[in-house]
Amino acid sequence: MSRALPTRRARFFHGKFTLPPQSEKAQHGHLRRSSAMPSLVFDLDGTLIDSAPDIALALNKVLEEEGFAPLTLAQVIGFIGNGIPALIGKARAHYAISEARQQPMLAAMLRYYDHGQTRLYPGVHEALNALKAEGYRLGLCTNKNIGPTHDVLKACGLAEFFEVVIGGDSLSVKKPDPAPLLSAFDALGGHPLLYIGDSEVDEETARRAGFPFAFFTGGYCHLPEERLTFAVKFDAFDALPGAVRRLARAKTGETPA
Ligand SMILES: O=C(O)COP(=O)(O)O
Ligand SMILES: [Mg+2]
Repeated sequence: MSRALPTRRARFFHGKFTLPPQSEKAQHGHLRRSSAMPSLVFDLDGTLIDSAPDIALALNKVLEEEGFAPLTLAQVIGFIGNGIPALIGKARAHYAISEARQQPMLAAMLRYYDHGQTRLYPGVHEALNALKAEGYRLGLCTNKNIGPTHDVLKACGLAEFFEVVIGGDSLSVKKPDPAPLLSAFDALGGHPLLYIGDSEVDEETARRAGFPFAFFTGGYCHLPEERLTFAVKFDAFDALPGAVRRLARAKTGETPA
């Protein structure tokens, strides 16, 4: 499936950084372009941050209050990907907890969820720095609720990288519906180049939105990689900037400066 690239529109979010002037980019050996720069959108949980320990901590507090035994980290990882309400739904299904408990459990989960044990995957900060310095426009599209998303981005020192942040409750639909990703790229402007994520949810979202997918293998995917379609696969963030540059050149016919 292909989709016409959205034209640059008035941005909904004003970036905190400006792109370097064209001459400066050329001078520093980055992409030489006369048109808008390529844009990249990232997933959050399991892609930029290893957040499962904190998600497990909060969920197990909720379960304890409901009178149920804690789940293992691996079980919780199995429930991550479709957002916090879905995580609660999967935990309820596991213990056959009544649907009537969904809202109280969700409210408690959002109260308990914190980021004390959450860590960036190695090389994330450096990779985002490199891409930003080269003028790529960066956005984020996660199924995590927007409130905790902003909190964790700040706590991990990532907030300033992203011009656009779409959370699981920013729109009326979540990934794998393509709308959140389409809206992230649309708000970013530039030429959509890649959606970078860790799971089958992200892969389906990119496919349905018509954008190439970069698969980070170190996160919380629940399918074997043979079942996924991707333009790029990487297992460590130090490999990402190079892969992005190669794809940008291949797509735009750019030559390195
Ligand atoms: O909240 C989740 O379940 C997953 O969040 P993600 O979209 O950032 O991977
Ligand atoms: Mg993810």
